[in-house]
Amino acid sequence: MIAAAGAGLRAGDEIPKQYHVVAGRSVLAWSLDALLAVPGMSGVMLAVAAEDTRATTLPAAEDSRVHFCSGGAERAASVRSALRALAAIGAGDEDWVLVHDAARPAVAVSDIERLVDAVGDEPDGGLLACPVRDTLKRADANGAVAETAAREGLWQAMTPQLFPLGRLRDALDAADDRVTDEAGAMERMGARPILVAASLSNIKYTYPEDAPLLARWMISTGGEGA
Ligand SMILES: Nc1ccn([C@@H]2O[C@H](COP(=O)(O)OP(=O)(O)OP(=O)(O)O)[C@@H](O)[C@H]2O)c(=O)n1
Ligand SMILES: C[C@](O)(CO)[C@H](O)COP(=O)(O)O
Repeated sequence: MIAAAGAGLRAGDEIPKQYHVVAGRSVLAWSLDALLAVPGMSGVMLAVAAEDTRATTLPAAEDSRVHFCSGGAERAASVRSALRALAAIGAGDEDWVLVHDAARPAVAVSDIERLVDAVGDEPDGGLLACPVRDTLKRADANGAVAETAAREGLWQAMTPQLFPLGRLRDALDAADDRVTDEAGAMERMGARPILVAASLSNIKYTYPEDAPLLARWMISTGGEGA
């Protein structure tokens, strides 16, 4: 499923960032095509805002594997809504669900395939992520360095994140809407999702300055990430 119901406030513009055009196509079109290109992908549920009139005009919306549902006020609520919509069209608790941000259009299909291979049948699931590579500083209230934080073992969580549908639904139902990713909800249930290293190109479009970076990735790789 793809979480595409956000307002994109930090990226600016009155059009939500998933519809900003990067390297000739909308951010959501790139993300959707990446998921549809994963071998064995049986369907993609797009969680979009109730007032969204653009999603159904995407070229890939013609693909019979693409479905739509209404998202919620927070990302977690949008994912929960998509899981219920998947169940309503026949997905079972044992089926595996990849949860992806619309805002990560440069994900490499090969990274998603490595995630699927690494998780295998492990019910705790896994996620794409990137090891922290810079020295970390904790700031004090004045914006000065309070301390250098240990970075050993720290990773930046990305998407897709892969879990069995039933376990993920139960974990999200037990978590509140402030949980920022699926792995976080699973961790609260005692799961230990596998971290699978992904290309840095899988950045999230969050701020305006991310758009030209993403455009370079898309142009240099033809939308295939790194
Ligand atoms: N209620 C929400 C909020 C976010 N998302 C999706 O979750 C992904 C990651 O969230 P984020 O980058 O925080 O997106 P926005 O909430 O749109 O951004 P902002 O916080 O700047 O408004 C995006 O693809 C976004 O569309 C969603 O489906 N439903
Ligand atoms: C899920 C996520 O992409 C992992 O990095 C991210 O947490 C979503 O964005 P948010 O700004 O934290 O809601």
